[in-house]
Amino acid sequence: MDVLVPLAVDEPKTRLAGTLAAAERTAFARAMCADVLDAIQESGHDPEVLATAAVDVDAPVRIDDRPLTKAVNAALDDAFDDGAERVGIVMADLALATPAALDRLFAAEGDVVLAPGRGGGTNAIVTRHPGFRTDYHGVSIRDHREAARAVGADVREVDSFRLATDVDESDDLVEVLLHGEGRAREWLVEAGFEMAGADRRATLRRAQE
Ligand SMILES: Nc1nc2c(ncn2[C@@H]2O[C@H](COP(=O)(O)OP(=O)(O)OP(=O)(O)O)[C@@H](O)[C@H]2O)c(=O)[nH]1
Ligand SMILES: C[C@H](OP(=O)(O)O)C(=O)O
Repeated sequence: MDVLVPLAVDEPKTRLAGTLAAAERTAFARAMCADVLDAIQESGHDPEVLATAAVDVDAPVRIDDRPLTKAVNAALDDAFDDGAERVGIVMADLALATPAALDRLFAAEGDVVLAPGRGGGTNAIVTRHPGFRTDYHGVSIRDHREAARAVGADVREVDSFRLATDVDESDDLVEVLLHGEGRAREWLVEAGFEMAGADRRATLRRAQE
């Protein structure tokens, strides 16, 4: 199955601006994307990065500088026009994604399979329904459930900590330090991040230069 991996190339991860400088956010976003691409490939599927601009990644790249929903829906139109039976969409900021977690998503039955993100987002989708289109941002999981039902699709959801954890805010970096297994975790460690205050809820600190 072809799996679209949307990637904002310029100015990614702006909600991490209090913790990471602009160049660091770009490097960290690329490390997360590389982990996601590896996990998709290891699960036996074919990632295609849906990027806002040219970017050097280990997968084919489709460039579309329109906003996220428009770009994803245009790629879905093309895929189903070309005869695809199903298409995946997996966000590039799922730093905890593993082949096993993705296998559960890819193996699930249903016309539209949704992997909710914490806080109301939609972190991954598999659609076998040629009429289903995405509507990202805001409480998109609710919008995607409704959009799927509106086209008569049988909707399923995957309950997965690893797929629900997209990395948006600095608290999410703690999850990457604790549970990450790839380049994103390595990048954070090399940048000096470590666990702090582990006697209560885990928090983060950065070693002084
Ligand atoms: N192709 C494409 N991908 C996008 C776009 N905006 C975000 N993405 C990707 O979609 C996924 C979810 O993105 P968000 O967390 O909403 O946005 P972000 O740019 O990563 O981070 P913020 O700037 O903090 O909102 C990530 O994989 C982004 O790289 C866009 O306009 N086009
Ligand atoms: C793209 C968006 O991601 P978030 O802004 O919730 O991380 C969503 O899942 O609808």
